[in-house]
Amino acid sequence: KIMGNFGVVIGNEDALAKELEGIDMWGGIDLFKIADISNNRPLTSVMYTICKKRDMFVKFKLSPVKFLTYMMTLEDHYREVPYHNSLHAADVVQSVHVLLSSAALDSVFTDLEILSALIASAMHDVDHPGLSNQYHCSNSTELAIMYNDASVLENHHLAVGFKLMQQNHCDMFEHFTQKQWQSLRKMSIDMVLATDMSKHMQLLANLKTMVETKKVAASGVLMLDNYTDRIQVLQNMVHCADLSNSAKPIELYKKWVSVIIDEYWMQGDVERQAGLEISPMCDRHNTSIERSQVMFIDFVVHPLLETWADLVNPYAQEIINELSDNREYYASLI
Ligand SMILES: COc1ccc(/C(C)=N\OCC(=O)N2C[C@H](C)O[C@@H](C)C2)cc1OC1CCCC1
Ligand SMILES: [Zn+2]
Repeated sequence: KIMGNFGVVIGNEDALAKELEGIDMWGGIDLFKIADISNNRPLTSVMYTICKKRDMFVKFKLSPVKFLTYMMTLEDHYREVPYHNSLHAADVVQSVHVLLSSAALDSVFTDLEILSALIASAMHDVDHPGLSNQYHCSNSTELAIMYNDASVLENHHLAVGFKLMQQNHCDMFEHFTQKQWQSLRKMSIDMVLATDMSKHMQLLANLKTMVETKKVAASGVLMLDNYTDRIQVLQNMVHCADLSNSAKPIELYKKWVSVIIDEYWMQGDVERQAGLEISPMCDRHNTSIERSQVMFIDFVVHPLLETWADLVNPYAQEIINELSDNREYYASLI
C-alpha cells in the first residue's frame, strides 16, 4: 500500500489531508507540521499531492510507484542539516506551485515546463552539506575541485538529482520521448543553476528588463515567445520561491530564520575550529539576527519579489504585503 493518498504510508491520513488543504495557497501549509505527520516525508507528500492535482501522472504516463520510489530516494538524499533539508525543498516546490498558479501565467507554460519547474524545485538542494559555496571555494574542498569553483553546490545537486533517476525503479520518465527528456533536463538544469546566489544580480536585471518590455495578451496573461524569455521567468520563479521565507506568515518565517541561523552558525563553528575566516552572518558570537534579516529583505528579497510582483501584476500584492509586515516585525526588534 505504498500509494496512500499522499504518496506516503502513515497512520493518520486525515491529519495529513487536513494539513495539505491549503496547498494551493501562499503560506497555506505548515511544512514543519507536515514533516511531523508524514513520517518525515514532507517533500514526497507535497510533491505527490501537487503532481496528482496537476494530473501529471496521466499527462505524462508516469508510474506512481516509480514516481514515489524516486521521490523517496531523492528525499533520503537530503541531509539532516538545520535548513537545507527536504523541508526546504518541499517549501520551494509548494511555493513554485502557487507562483505558477498566478492568473497572469494562466496557460502560459506547457505541462512539460511546469513539471520541469516542480522537479527542479524538488531536487534543487539535494545532498546540501550545510556549508556554502564560499566555504567550498575558499577551502578547495573535493566538491570545489570537482566543479572548478563554479556553482559548486548547484552542480552537485543536479548531478545527484539526475543520477538517482537512473536507479532501479526510479525511471519514472521511461515513456518520455528523447525530445521531452532533453527538454526537461535542460530546463531543470537551467533552473537549479539559477539558484546560485552569485547569479542573483544578473537574474534580477533580466527580470527587470522583462518587466519593462513585457507583452501582455488582451486576456492579461504574459506573452513569452522564445526559450530565453520563458526560462528566465521560470528561473526567477524558482529563485523567488527559494528566497520566499520572509514573505510567508510570520510564525513560519520565524521558524525558517531560526533554522537558517543554526546552519550558518554551525558553518561558523567549523570555520572557527579550523582557524579559517568566519563567513558573513556565521559567527554565533557576533551576529544581529534582526539586523541581518532586515538588510537581507531590503537589499535582496524585496527588490526581487517586487520585480516579480510587477511582472505578474497585480497577482502578487499579498506576497509583497506579507514581506513588508515581516520586515517591520524584525526592524522593530533591532
Ligand atoms: C530566512 O532567512 C534566510 C533564508 C535563506 C537564506 C539563504 C539560503 N541564502 O541567502 C543568501 C545569503 O545568505 N547570502 C549571504 C549574504 C546575505 O549576501 C547575500 C547576497 C547572499 C538566508 C537567509 O537569511 C540569511 C541572510 C541574512 C541573515 C541570514
Ligand atoms: Zn534552496
